[in-house]
Amino acid sequence: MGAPMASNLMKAGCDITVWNRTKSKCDPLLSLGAKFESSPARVASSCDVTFAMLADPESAFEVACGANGAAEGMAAGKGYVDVSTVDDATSKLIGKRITSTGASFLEAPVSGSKKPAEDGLLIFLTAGDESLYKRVAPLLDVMGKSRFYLGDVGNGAAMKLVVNMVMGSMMVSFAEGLLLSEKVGLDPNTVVEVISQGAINAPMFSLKGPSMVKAAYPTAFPLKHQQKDLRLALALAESVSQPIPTAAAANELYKVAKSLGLADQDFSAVIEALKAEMQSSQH
Ligand SMILES: NC(=O)C1=CN([C@@H]2O[C@H](COP(=O)(O)OP(=O)(O)OC[C@H]3O[C@@H](n4cnc5c(N)ncnc54)[C@H](OP(=O)(O)O)[C@@H]3O)[C@@H](O)[C@H]2O)C=CC1
Ligand SMILES: O=CCCC(=O)O
Repeated sequence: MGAPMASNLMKAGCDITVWNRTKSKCDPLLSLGAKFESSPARVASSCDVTFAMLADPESAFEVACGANGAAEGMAAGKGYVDVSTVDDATSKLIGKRITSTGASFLEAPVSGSKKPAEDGLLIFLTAGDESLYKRVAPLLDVMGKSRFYLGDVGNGAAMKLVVNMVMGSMMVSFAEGLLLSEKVGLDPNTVVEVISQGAINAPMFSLKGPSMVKAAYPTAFPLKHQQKDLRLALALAESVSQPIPTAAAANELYKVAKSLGLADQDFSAVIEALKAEMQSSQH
């Protein structure tokens, strides 16, 4: 996600400096003219605004607050925008460390996957420093089609987890429908078409349904990240004593899919976990 977002900023004329743990993944950006720095701290000290796009709470914290992390290069007047999907507690910890340097902090997780990232059509769910939000709004508009400012740090993270909780459960329900249709002798491709014309139409079904029917799962949103988001949504729900039984059941299936070696496939591969459960219930 970080690479296409940075690429769009470059195409819009921004002067970009990048860092990634695996340096070779920066090569396409370097060939477009981006500069490379050897640590998040050095990126932060050489840039006015630093965007971070990391896998999970642990890596987002490490890159912001660990040794040679971005916080070490932060100072008054600079801004740090974390666009990773993390929980509200981690976001608050990162925000506290960044603002202790005098810099400003904005959390801004995104809705929208690989293709919207490439096309500059992401949806930003921001919270934190409002003046930094206004300052980076033109950059968000290069990378996205809309942006929400949701108030205090934690609200952007929570909004993102709610949206992905719904998405993860929807995908499981869709997978169940495809398999059930096949079992009763229907063509699952027709199910995809019927759904696409009715009230439960969602781009996700039309986009992923045809390849799911062929048992192909080209990665847009890695399954391991969908399971991470369900895990974080469950913790969020527990923190306010809110039951989310459907999401809890969906989470179990993503965990099974991970154990089947599907962590890096698209999250639509969760259908394979259902197939595995079907097989084991037949024995
Ligand atoms: N893919 C999607 O459709 C969407 C993803 N998201 C969220 O965006 C974030 C990134 O997703 P995506 O780009 O798909 O994920 P990837 O798994 O492709 O990329 C994860 C990034 O995090 C880095 N990373 C992981 N662990 C560490 C670590 N310990 N220290 C330093 N860097 C680390 C990776 O570095 P390295 O290259 O070295 O492995 C890589 O740059 C996630 O939070 C995800 O939930 C949000 C919306 C859509
Ligand atoms: O976090 C990933 C979201 C994927 C999407 O919104 O399509």
